[in-house]
Order: sequence, then C-alpha cells, then structure tokens
Amino acid sequence: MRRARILVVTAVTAERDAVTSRLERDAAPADVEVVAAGVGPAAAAAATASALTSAAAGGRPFTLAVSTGIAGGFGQPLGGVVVASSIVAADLGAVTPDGFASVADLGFGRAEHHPPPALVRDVAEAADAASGPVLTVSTVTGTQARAQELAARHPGAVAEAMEGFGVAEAAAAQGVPVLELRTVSNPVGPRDRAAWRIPGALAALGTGCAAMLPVLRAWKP
Ligand SMILES: O=C(O)c1cccc(C(=O)CC[C@H]2O[C@@H](n3cnc4c(=O)[nH]cnc43)[C@H](O)[C@@H]2O)c1
Repeated sequence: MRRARILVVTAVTAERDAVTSRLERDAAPADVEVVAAGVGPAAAAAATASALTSAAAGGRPFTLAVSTGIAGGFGQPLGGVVVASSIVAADLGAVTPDGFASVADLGFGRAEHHPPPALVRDVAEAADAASGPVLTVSTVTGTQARAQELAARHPGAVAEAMEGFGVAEAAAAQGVPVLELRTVSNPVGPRDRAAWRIPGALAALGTGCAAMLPVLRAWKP
C-alpha cells in the first residue's frame, strides 16, 4: 500500500501560513506539502500540475490534492468551514439566449469534479463543516442578482472561491483524487469589503486543516 502524500494548494501566502502554522504544531509532517499557487483557477492549475509532476518524477507521488483557502459563503456563518461535495466551474461556458450553458452543456468539456464521497463525509464530520457544491469563479460575485443566479443554478451550493476547479483539473489529469475545504470570510452577495472577516477565516482555516489531516492520513483510496 502506497503511503499517503498530500498536496495542499492555497491561493495566497497568508492562507498557506495559516495552514502550516497549525500543521507545524502537529510536528511538521513530511507527508504534507503546502503551496501558495496564486489567485484564480489558471494559477491554481499550473502550480498543482507542476507540484504533482515533480513529486511523481522524484518517485514520491502525491496521493491526494487539496484546494483550500477562504471563500464567500452561501448562507454560511462567517468563520464557518465547508467541504465540497462537488467542485463546479460556475462561469466556464457561454451565455445563450436561454441563459448560461456550461462547457458540459456545450459538449466540449467537464464542468464538475467529484471528490470521494466517503472522504468528504469524514472530513466534514471531523472539521464540523457543512458540505455541498463549492463553485469556482473567475470573477468574485458582487451583486445580489448574481448571487441569486448562482444559487438557483447550483442548488445546495455552500461557497464560491476561485481555485478549486483548477486544482481539480490538474489532479484529474494525473489520476489524483481531489478535495476542497474552505472557510468563510464573507457572504456571497453585494460587494461590501467592510463585512469581510479575513482574520477569523484564516484562523478557522488553520483549525479546519488540522482537523482534516488525521482523516486524510487514515484514508485508503
Ligand atoms: O474586491 C472584492 O469585492 C472582493 C470580494 C471578495 C473576495 C475578493 C478577493 O479578491 C479574494 C479572492 C481570494 O479569496 C477567495 N475568496 C474569498 N471570498 C471570495 C468570494 O466571495 N468569491 C470568490 N472568491 C473568494 C478566492 O478563492 C481568492 O483566492 C475580492
């Protein structure tokens, strides 16, 4: 049985540091690598592909890729934790006279990835997290109308962020399973920077990732 090796992908260094500061308290595990990839799905995919490829080439392949960081929540408490039951490219497609059509609707790609359901369930339980679709967008939602449109198109969506689908695409290309865990820094809706709670979300990110890790280590794909 191959030993678990976990790649954790954040967007920015503040997220990476929030994760590593808690992991280091748990004895700096050599089986976990945390990278700050940059903001957005393209940066996330590029960094994930690069990390997975060099680990595999060095004979120490990763067995799981985790997208993590802060997010906007759909009806979630600020500082709350969410785990993606599906990772959805919510604005990858075309606007048609009948509304938005995803790349899957258009017949030229995949618009969703599905993390292993038992892993989602166990991580959500360990991290006291809500679980549901997490949307990946390239443009942060800034109006109530857009928030309602996304919520209607993706029933049960718990959060939106900007990297999960990029991590998932890169992982899928190498046959590596994926997971996404987020903590809520702001509600998805009208733009209001005064309402962001980034320090609380970063603290929750450290706690959530520390709770997740034993489950990931014990997981048998
Ligand atoms: O300027 C704004 O109005 C604005 C609102 C929310 C987030 C941003 C960012 O630039 C942060 C992007 C960064 O953080 C994640 N994130 C956090 N909240 C959200 C959100 O509501 N929608 C999408 N992404 C969010 C995201 O994954 C990026 O890494 C700016």
